[in-house]
Amino acid sequence: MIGEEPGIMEYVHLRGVEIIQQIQHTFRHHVDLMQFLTRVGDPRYAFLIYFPLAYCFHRSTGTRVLWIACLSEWLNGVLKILHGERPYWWVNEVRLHDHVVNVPSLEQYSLTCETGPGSPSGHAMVTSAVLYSIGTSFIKHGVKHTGKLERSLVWISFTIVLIAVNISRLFIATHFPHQVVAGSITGILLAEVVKHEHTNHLTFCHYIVWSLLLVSGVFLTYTGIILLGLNPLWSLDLAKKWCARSEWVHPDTTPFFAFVRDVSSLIGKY
Ligand SMILES: O=P(O)(O)OC[C@H]1O[C@@H](O)[C@H](O)[C@@H](O)[C@@H]1O
Repeated sequence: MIGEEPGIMEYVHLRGVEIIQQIQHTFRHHVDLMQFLTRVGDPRYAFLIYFPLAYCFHRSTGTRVLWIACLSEWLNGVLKILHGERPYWWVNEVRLHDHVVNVPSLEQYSLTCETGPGSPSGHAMVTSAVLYSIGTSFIKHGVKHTGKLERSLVWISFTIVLIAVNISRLFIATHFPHQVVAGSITGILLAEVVKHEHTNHLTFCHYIVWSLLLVSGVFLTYTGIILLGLNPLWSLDLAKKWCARSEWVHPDTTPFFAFVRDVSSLIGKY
């Protein structure tokens, strides 16, 4: 993969690694905080925590959070299956195969060794989509007369959390900067598209049809990759090869595992 990349991507990756190294140096005394922030943005918590919480407070917001979490992670998985290096393995691969010696070394942590491809960032995408959706909902239904101050507070909080999650992903060297930016923007765009409250009027049939569509999309992508003669699990091999500790490689971080969880949550919700 590395050898086939155009020069521009190598340049982007090299500049990205320098930024990551700087972030690792700046926050070197805050490893626990960084790992906590990366957990805050983990898409699995959109299903385990944010959806049920939002559902308790406001049914239609909760339902929309579930749909947005599911659609954004599905889109993220399909977008990323084919490509996307991760810094923690890229620095080693580029040294080994391209003999580039001036690549900075990166620290690894217990949450670094994600096994799926890196582009775009799923944490950034699901966090931005879910929080944007909760934010717009709060402005609409949260308090009786939402003024300028409340709206500003909502969007300032949204921005702070999103930036913090993105920095934590860079700090643990699991994403390049352009991947978290791409994920954040795509998440917001998706939340804008699913902003209207159509999800409240969906019937059991809709849930089944959508779940089948999502599963078919994954199946077609997976089959397409194999037909193209590529290995759909190429990133898992790289994760196993370059992760500093084998116990840090968790197969439940693959896009395929996430698809199963997302679609089952959707059907289970009904
Ligand atoms: O692209 P990212 O941010 O590394 O996220 C990939 C995966 O990271 C895993 O940790 C999550 O459990 C998955 O739900 C997610 O899809």
